[in-house]
Amino acid sequence: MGDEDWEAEINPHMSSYVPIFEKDRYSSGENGDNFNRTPTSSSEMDDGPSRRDHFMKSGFASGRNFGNRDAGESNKRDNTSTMGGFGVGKSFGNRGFSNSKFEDGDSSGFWRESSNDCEDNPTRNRGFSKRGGYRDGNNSEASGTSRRGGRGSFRGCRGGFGLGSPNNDLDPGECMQRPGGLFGSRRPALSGTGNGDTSQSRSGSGSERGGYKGLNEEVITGSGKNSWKSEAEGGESSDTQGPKVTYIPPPPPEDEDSIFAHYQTGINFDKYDTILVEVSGHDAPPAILTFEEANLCQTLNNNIAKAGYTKLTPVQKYSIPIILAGRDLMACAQTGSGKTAAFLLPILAHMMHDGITASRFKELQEPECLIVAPTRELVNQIYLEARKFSFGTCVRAVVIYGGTQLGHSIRQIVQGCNILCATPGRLMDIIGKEKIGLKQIKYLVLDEADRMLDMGFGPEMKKLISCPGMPSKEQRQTLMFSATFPEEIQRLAAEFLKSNYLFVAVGQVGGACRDVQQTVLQVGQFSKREKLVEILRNIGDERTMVFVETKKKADFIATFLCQEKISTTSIHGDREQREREQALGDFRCGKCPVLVATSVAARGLDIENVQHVINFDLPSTIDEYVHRIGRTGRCGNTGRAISFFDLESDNQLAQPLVKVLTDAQQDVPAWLEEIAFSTYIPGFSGSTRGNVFASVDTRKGKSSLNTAGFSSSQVPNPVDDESWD
Ligand SMILES: Nc1ncnc2c1ncn2[C@@H]1O[C@H](COP(=O)(O)OP(=O)(O)OP(=O)(O)O)[C@@H](O)[C@H]1O
Repeated sequence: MGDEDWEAEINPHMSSYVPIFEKDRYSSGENGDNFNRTPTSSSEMDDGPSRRDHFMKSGFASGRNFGNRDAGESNKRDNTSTMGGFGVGKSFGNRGFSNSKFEDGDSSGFWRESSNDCEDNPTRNRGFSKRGGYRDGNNSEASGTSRRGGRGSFRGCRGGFGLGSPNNDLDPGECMQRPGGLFGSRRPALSGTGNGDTSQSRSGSGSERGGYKGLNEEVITGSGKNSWKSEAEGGESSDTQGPKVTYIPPPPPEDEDSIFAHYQTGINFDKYDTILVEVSGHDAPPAILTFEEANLCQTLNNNIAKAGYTKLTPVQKYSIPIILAGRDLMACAQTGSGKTAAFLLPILAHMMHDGITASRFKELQEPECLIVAPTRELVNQIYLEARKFSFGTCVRAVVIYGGTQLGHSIRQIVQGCNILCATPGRLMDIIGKEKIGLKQIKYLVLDEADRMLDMGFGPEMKKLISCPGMPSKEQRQTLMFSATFPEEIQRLAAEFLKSNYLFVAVGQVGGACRDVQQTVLQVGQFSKREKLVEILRNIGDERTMVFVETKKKADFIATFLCQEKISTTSIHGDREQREREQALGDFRCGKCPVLVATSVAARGLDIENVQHVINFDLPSTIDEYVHRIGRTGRCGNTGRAISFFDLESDNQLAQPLVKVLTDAQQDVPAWLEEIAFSTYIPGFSGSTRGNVFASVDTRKGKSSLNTAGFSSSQVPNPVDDESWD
């Protein structure tokens, strides 16, 4: 099938039946691509309506000509559409301006571009846009010129952090101001549009789009996928290069109910108690069994209660006393098992105990605690947790991240800052601007620590710890948390930690959460979309994250799903920060139950009720797989993960995948096992069944049983970069 055929296939010929999607209808048969295709009754077909209704309500119904909305209509910006993940009032297609440019385009551009196409490549600004737009979501309209509607627009429901904030209400006429941007991200730079945010677009510049750059959260320049460049060095929001990023994220809600909003622990929460925990290193303090034993101050206890926490998770039982004892820590625990509170609570307890000085306005702030994480959405989430647990205290948490106005970050900081949650790029920028001094840092936390220390962020983290003023490792407490901890990274981490650090392994390092039911289906590249639609139709309105390999594919698949009338939004590094936050908000609030994402959303995000994760494309490393599927099955809730295994491209993942499935007591398809046995991967030992701690503290000597170690030895490749970018 040629590239063009992909394009033609954007309207797959969906079968007239809806297959039943049930666990027991999978099998691990030869081909693995074995969804039961039993034709359903018409009532089963009507099952889709929840989605369809949703769709209709959202103003996406046929009859509403999205492709040809006039500017006036766009300007009304009604909030009815749930397609808003693709930009508030933005079009999907050629958006009315520069029509000829788009219409003349070759619509197969998307597939022709290489997946590791660098951001600066101007052709990328065109590829997707050239496809033309949707007219009304009617399949028959979606090919050839008929798809080239005018100002087609999937209109966005509001969302993001701080729903309802004035900042969420975009200027009237935003649609007008964003005519060029498919998903709002790749529009040509417009001048004088009046909306400051528009200037975020920097056509042809490596710093455009306010998105993730390369592997990391911030700016990658030139050819080096790991050549991170801080904003201070002329990156994203440098004052010296290009138009400024002007997006100011809406403030999160201030009311107590919102601050303490939480979801319920699941039926398997108590099963956490049965997970084996190993602590290595000398003189580890004993674990605590209850929050009371932590002897926290009353305010903290109140906040813990208001957050709905009644019982400690294993990582909290072990980590809290270790941190309270002042020890450095590397902790590895399964996704969704409460690592954030495991470091925040004891740090706050220390701060309260030491008598923190109330924040006050100062040009140079010197926080006591610095928390660094790889993605903007994740640092924001950590910040919200810090704000929750410090509620009613004089501890002030601040969050700063790229893709937002630098001045806004500075304003947040100068008002006072005890706990700073930051992405590396923005952090280095602010340090460079002398708004943050590091002298008072007592706690340095690397969340998703393996990511923070790998080739992408490692150099920056090294820079950070050698910044003037940063206390030496002997003088500060350094804490590292992740669900995966490859051995190589553990060794690198030693440079950041005191030699007597403690290592906590809850269950298997790098193991998948057992509350996630994992299914691997053999699906070839050209059948994936059909299979995806089939699955999503059966899932109905349950929240689902679909992971794909590249940013462009995220756009493509999201567009395709919208066209299939499946309410979808997307998040990836080419989207502007405003759009990313809106997409996440739309997904969180259920307005768009499907979120198509690159690996940028694989780690840390804690979204209520994500019931399914679909790996449309498998990642290149098993650690990445573990993080991705960990977006579901959190905090004792159950979830399901379905992965499309393509024999053409995924064989190298077969061995570690079999191990992860086996360790998590999942069914392993026979065909997958066969591939695993027939695929030789140097350095990988698959004979790990039954081993409880597949990876251990590297100070104990090299373990050959390390799934995480397997993956980590593979340096991220350019395709990974694309995903993170
Ligand atoms: N002791 C607890 N009781 C109830 N809920 C908890 C407890 N600890 C954490 N949670 C909740 O569990 C969810 C997952 O926590 P968190 O995001 O910290 O997981 P994590 O281990 O960091 O996951 P990941 O590896 O994906 O980053 C959050 O909603 C959090 O509020």
